[in-house]
Amino acid sequence: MNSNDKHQRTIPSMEKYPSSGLSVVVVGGGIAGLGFAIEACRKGHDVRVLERRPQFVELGDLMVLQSSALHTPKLWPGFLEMLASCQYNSPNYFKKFDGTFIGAHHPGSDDAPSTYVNRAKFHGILEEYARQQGIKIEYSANVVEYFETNDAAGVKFDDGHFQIADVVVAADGVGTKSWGLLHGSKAEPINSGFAVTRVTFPAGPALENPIIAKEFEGFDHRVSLHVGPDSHMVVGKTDTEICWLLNHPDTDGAVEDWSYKASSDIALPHVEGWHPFFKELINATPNHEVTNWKLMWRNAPPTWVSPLGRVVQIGDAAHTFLPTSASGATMALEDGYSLAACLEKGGRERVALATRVHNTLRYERVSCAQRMGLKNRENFHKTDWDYVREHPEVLTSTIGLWLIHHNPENYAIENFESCATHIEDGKTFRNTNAVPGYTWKPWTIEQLLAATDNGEEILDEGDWS
Ligand SMILES: Cc1cc2nc3c(=O)[nH]c(=O)nc-3n(C[C@H](O)[C@H](O)[C@H](O)COP(=O)(O)OP(=O)(O)OC[C@H]3O[C@@H](n4cnc5c(N)ncnc54)[C@H](O)[C@@H]3O)c2cc1C
Repeated sequence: MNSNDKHQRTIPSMEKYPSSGLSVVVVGGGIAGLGFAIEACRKGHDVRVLERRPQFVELGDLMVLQSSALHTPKLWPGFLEMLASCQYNSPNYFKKFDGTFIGAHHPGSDDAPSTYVNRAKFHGILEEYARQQGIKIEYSANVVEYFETNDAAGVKFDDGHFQIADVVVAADGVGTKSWGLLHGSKAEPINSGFAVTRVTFPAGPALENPIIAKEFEGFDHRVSLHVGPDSHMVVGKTDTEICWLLNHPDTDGAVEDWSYKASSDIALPHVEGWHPFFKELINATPNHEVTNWKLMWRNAPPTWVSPLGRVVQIGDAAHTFLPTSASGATMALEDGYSLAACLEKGGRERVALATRVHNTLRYERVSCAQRMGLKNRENFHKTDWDYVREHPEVLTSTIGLWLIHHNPENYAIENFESCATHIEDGKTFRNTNAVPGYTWKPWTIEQLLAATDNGEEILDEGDWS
């Protein structure tokens, strides 16, 4: 998508629910904030977005949107056509680091196949779609504090002024300023010990290299995952761009900042002994410049809602993921659809109840997706190749059907009243949107990391496949 396309494109208006009378301020115009804002607008809420950046910028590389995040956008006219412009149209090809082919997998459900997208362009599409629906997005709006009363919530900006609404949605990512109000203080992030080195660049010049050209021979679009000892690399190619993301032990002082740049040379030692393609690909990186993102883990507190129920966290502000969950953007979007639906069901009279219902409906599912990410990382980095030869699905089918076959908007609508009764009257309510047969129990990242450090396999009851 280029800026000319944006000017030429006419986007139909969404058919909206009657006005709910609820004013909603969203802090953060990332994937969670914009996804929620569009759906909240459709659900009849009066929504505006506050974004810290001075203007919209397209940043980021390849990421996956699972099926569960793609049902509600079918109700946004014209959106899926726009989405097509940023998709990598490919199954996921799995290979061993030496180039041996393991298998191919078409992710997702038939009615809404999962898809790989360019994050920068997808973000641009959300922003354009939101603006075209009349949603106000205010830039240079740096929120420093959240507050609430029984009847309203608000935010304070760095220049000292305030903004008030019926509900405030904290979608301000890993550095959210809502922790003070929700939890008193912010939990220290835990170092996962890994980093992701990532970059996207034009395909043309790189394809002049015969080793790179050979690897992509016959493919207009391709997404592939290459598994090696302690590291794995995702490579994406479209007609116009190539993207690589190397997940590796952090030996080079990565920083948890999407604008932190490093030399692509730091990736080379991690692909020593791999097929020659990887070295050529890394060396083809323009200016040898990459993002080196430190992978931090945060225990997600079960409570994403402020004491009086008027401020609610979504997306990375509430929970973060390892990339091997392949669920960060998916869960952020799911949160948005669920919250918009709960606020619509609750209406002006039951705002605090609605945010708590949303939290209750979502927490166990999100927690399972986080846990799955660590299991996958262990699978990728400590691979038993003899076993994989007989059972390639241990690498190719790592995202559970429980995660894929879910419609978070419908789930919220269908379960709102019984969950509300559970919260108000203590009547039994059990979620059915997480791992079948697994009874959720509290766990911490420290416990899981200690277990894996001791060489223990993380074995859970239930069907995680
Ligand atoms: C620049 C960038 C690049 C990324 N690239 C990738 C990628 O390549 N692959 C991938 O898998 N994931 C990437 N991510 C992360 C991914 O988008 C998220 O993990 C996931 O989509 C959840 O989205 P989110 O909206 O919760 O968080 P984010 O996408 O991080 O969005 C949070 C938003 O809140 C804004 N914000 C933060 N603090 C404030 C404040 N105080 N006041 C107002 N606004 C604030 C931020 O500027 C940002 O726009 C990237 C995130 C960012 C910000």
